Amino acid sequence: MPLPLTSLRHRFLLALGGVLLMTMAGLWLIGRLLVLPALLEEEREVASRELDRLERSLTHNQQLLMAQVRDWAHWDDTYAFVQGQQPRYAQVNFSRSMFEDMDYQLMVFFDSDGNVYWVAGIDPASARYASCAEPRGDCAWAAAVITSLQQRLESVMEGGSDYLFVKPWPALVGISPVLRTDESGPPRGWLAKVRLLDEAWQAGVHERTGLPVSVEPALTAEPGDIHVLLHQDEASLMRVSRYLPASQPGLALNLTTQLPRDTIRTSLRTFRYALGSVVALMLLVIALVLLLLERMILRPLRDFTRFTHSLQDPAKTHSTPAALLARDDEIGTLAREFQGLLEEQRARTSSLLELARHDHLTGLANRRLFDARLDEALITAERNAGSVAVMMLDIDYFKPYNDHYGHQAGDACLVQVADCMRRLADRAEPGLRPLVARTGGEEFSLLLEDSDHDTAMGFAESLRAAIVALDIPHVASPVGSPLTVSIGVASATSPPFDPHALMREADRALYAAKAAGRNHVLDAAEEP
Ligand SMILES: Nc1nc2c(ncn2[C@@H]2O[C@H](COP(=O)(O)OP(=O)(O)OP(=O)(O)O)[C@@H](O)[C@H]2O)c(=O)[nH]1
Repeated sequence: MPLPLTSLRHRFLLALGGVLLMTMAGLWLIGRLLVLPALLEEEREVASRELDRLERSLTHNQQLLMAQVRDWAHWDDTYAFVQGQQPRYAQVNFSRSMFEDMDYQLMVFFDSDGNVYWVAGIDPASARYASCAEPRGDCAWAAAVITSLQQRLESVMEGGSDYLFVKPWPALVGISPVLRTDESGPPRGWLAKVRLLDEAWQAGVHERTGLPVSVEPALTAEPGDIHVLLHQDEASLMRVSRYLPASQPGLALNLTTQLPRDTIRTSLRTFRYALGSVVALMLLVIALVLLLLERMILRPLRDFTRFTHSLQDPAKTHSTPAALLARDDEIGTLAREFQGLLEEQRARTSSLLELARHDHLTGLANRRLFDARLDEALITAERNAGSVAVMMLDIDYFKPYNDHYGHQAGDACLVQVADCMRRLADRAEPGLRPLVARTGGEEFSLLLEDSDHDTAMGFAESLRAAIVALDIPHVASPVGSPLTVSIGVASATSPPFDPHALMREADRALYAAKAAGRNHVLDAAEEP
């Protein structure tokens, strides 16, 4: 079911939900675009430093090998050996245990022409030790690497040169010219030593540096590049490698290690925790804002709306809830303004009602009010088996009065007669409650509720006499001055009570009073 968006509460909920979603998306983007790249960059720097350490360890190893190569090459016995003067040299100095202890894979002696003079070592494939005068037979496995060594002999520097081989195996190589112990020459050949970068070497590096390491030949890639091979955020380890230039063209050594990702994982965990806390805090704030909105705005507005809605029922006279009027904020101001307008509106309505029910000249009830009150009185009388009397009063010869004294004086005369009747009505006994109305130009009607016929006749007679007693001069009247009135009286004593019939009766009696010479009160019941 769709949310009714006409409700402020739902609109606020939707708007604040939107704010929450946008904030979460913003934080997520900050994490993706700023925090994570910064952490990865930091991790890359750490990886680079660790690879530097490994590279330094490799270089140190190379220097160590080189020193050992020079030790052997700058030795009188070796000097004599490569010239064929030390027949027991190989037997005395070479043994499997020496190679294993020194961590050598291969030693090759070259004569001054670069030809192999002696070769000894352990075949990496079969692990068999051999010591031969040439790379054949038991030493045939060394032939391939010896060819590579021979290609470099000419470029070997005086103190010796080192090389990084990746073929046929990843290995460190040191080559030195053969000199006397005091390093005097001339050189009589070369000595080359090969140390494999095998598992034993890798274990040694691991022990020294605390970093697991592996090496592999690589064909492509720019030397020096760092490659982060495992890149997932969740991985606890990452493999990083660097390509080191090999001494063999077109080849490189891929130096790889594994690093724990504790720092980035901890940072990401902290960031996610912070993110979660922010979202939880926002949810709390939104809930609080909604609660405050509900209490401070929505609930008072609902009360206000309910109140304005109740005004549609005219039978009820509600007042603006006191709690709203007592508020000292904008809603309170609105409620007070509204209450002021409401009271003004009610006053205007009641004054309009007053105007609609009264005659503007005399202030007496008009025909509308008279008819309504007559209807009510008859209903009450019928219900209570009571009686109602009405009378019609007309000023005698008012046209000649107007013609003689003028219309303005006519108005004043009407007011004087009206006031006189009102005074008498006010003085009547409480049970009589006469209603005096101006129901025509110079015609008045009176209603006497709960009144018997004789009382009504008595009241009519006192009216007639009181008006004569006003002594309003009327020199133009055929019946003579002062001004007089004629009155017709009719009573409803038994059902059915018909207001029109009753008024017709009174009118008939009035007509009869006029006909009888005016200044008369006549009873409709006595008229034929
Ligand atoms: N000054 C004034 N005259 C009014 C008013 N309303 C009605 N009249 C006059 O009242 C007069 C009524 O005259 P008629 O109905 O002819 O009757 P009459 O002259 O009173 O004679 P009878 O009723 O037969 O005694 C008219 O001249 C009306 O103009 C009013 O509000 N002010």
